[in-house]
Amino acid sequence: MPYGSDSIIIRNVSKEFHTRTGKITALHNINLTIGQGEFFCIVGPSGCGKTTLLRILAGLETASEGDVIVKTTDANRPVNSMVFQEQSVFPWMTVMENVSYGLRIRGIRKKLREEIAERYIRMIGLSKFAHSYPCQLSGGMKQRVSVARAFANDPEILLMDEPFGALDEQNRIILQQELLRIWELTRKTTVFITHSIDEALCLGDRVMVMTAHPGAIKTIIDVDLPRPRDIATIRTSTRYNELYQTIWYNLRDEVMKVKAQELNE
Ligand SMILES: Nc1ncnc2c1ncn2[C@@H]1O[C@H](COP(=O)(O)OP(=O)(O)OP(=O)(O)O)[C@@H](O)[C@H]1O
Repeated sequence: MPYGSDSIIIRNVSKEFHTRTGKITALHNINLTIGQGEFFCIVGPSGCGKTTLLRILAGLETASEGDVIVKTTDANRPVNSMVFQEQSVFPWMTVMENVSYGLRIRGIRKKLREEIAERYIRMIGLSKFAHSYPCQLSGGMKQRVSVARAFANDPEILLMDEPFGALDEQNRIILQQELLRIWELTRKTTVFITHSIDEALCLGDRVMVMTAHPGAIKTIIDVDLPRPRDIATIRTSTRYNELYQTIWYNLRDEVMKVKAQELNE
């Protein structure tokens, strides 16, 4: 794999939530190292703790046990940027203002932040809409703005929680290809949650399959498909189909466990 030293180290991480109805173990003893510049995908049945793990990486949630280290290379850069499934753009800001928001917060002067934002707006194909407001954009275009903003922030790591989950198929493919292109240029360490095995294979260097509740690591699969990847052609390769089956067999067992649990409740 082309990535270098470690970027994220997750050691013995467990997470329990205490609710009125009792204790929920969301994560159980996660041990994982993600390399600098790696594109790391996470799949798992619903409720297995994917979002909880991402929120711990983002510092939005604390682990009940264990620790997480995100290595930093520059004290002036934000540690992480997160892209959610729901579009999280500010409706009162233009595309340019949205994309450059993080840079403004960091005190970067206007000319430079507009130059940086312009570059990412061009990469996502929205130059004509740089001065439009989100209400003038489609759902897919708004999600593009979220992706551009995350990259423009130039964080140490990018955290993406099903960013294309709400999009129609055409928009999803276009955005996956755009994400791949930007990521190829920046090689930013990325942790990406998805429900789609196909998406994980098209994008990832490795795919982690999580067990059903409580979430633990079931297996981690190396995606040895060549880069740069073209989403349309990668799916036709024999290796893609082999990897797809391996991931699906691992995932299917876990999904069946969730179904069995639901029937017993
Ligand atoms: N703030 C919270 N308080 C109590 N329980 C929580 C909280 N957040 C998550 N959980 C529980 O922790 C478990 C893991 O939730 P999480 O959202 O991380 O799963 P997920 O794999 O991301 O699910 P999905 O694929 O459906 O988005 C679930 O049982 C969920 O109900």
